[in-house]
Amino acid sequence: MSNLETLSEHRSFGGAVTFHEHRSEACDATMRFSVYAPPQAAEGPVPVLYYLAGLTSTEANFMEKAGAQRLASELGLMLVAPDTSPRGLDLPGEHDDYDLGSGAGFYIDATVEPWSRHYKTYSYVTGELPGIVESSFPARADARGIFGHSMGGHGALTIALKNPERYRSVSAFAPISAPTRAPWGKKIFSNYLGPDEESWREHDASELIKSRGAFPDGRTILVDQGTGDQFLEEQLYPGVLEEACAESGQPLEIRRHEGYDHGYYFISTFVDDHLRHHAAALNA
Ligand SMILES: N[C@@H](CCC(=O)N[C@@H](CSC=O)C(=O)NCC(=O)O)C(=O)O
Repeated sequence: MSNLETLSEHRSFGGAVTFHEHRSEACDATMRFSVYAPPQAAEGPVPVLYYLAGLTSTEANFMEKAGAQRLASELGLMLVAPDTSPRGLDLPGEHDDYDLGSGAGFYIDATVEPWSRHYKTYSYVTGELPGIVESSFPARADARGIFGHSMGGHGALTIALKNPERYRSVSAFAPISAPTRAPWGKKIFSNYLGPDEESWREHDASELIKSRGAFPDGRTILVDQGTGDQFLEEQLYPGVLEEACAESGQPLEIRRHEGYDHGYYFISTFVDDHLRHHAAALNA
């Protein structure tokens, strides 16, 4: 990819973490992402696990805080973490709130001005980014998994549900499981998609599971949730996801962990289980 710039490179567990920037066609703006290439990638293409981060994050949070590289190196998994919104813009109100605009792309394609020209992060994550990764790194196109945290958990679930053939495995940490009911989701959807709440349902994992049914291949969704999560009651709705899965026959392994909060101390505690969950599907 001619406009892909490598900003930095760091040896890690026999492989390397690299940070990249490029002009995104989908977003008509600068986008950044990070990659962990395990040592096995030196020998040939490896499975790729995409991680979608939460509100206020960048392409760096997961690579710096989750501690996933040690096991990814053993399992031969490439990790790719995109930024959470386009950068280098100055749209009206874009930098005013932590939960709208920069750092809050929400992994959807905005349809309403001023967001609709640049906030196309669904198209970016599902189309442009895998295209770049698979043409610029030793990444298998037939072995993609996706996981994420909070806003990124919502992104991973909805993207996998809409593209079961493109992503063979899915999991989430403390996902926003029913964003049409959550203040974060309502704020984003009303700004990016407009007031027609019917159009929001396509971007709600629990609604998608009810309307589309279970994954055709019988795969299990893995979800970890801390009971000490400060956003649990108001924003996350894991019980709604559980009900939707039960109603649709969708296998769900939801694990509630006493006292864990919403942050990366929680994620780093359980990240190995997620990597193993994905490796089992991607290497099958
Ligand atoms: N403004 C608050 C909330 C920000 C916050 O907690 N962000 C989470 C994701 S929340 C849902 O998507 C996060 O992952 N932050 C980055 C991190 O490294 O922890 C605040 O700033 O406290």
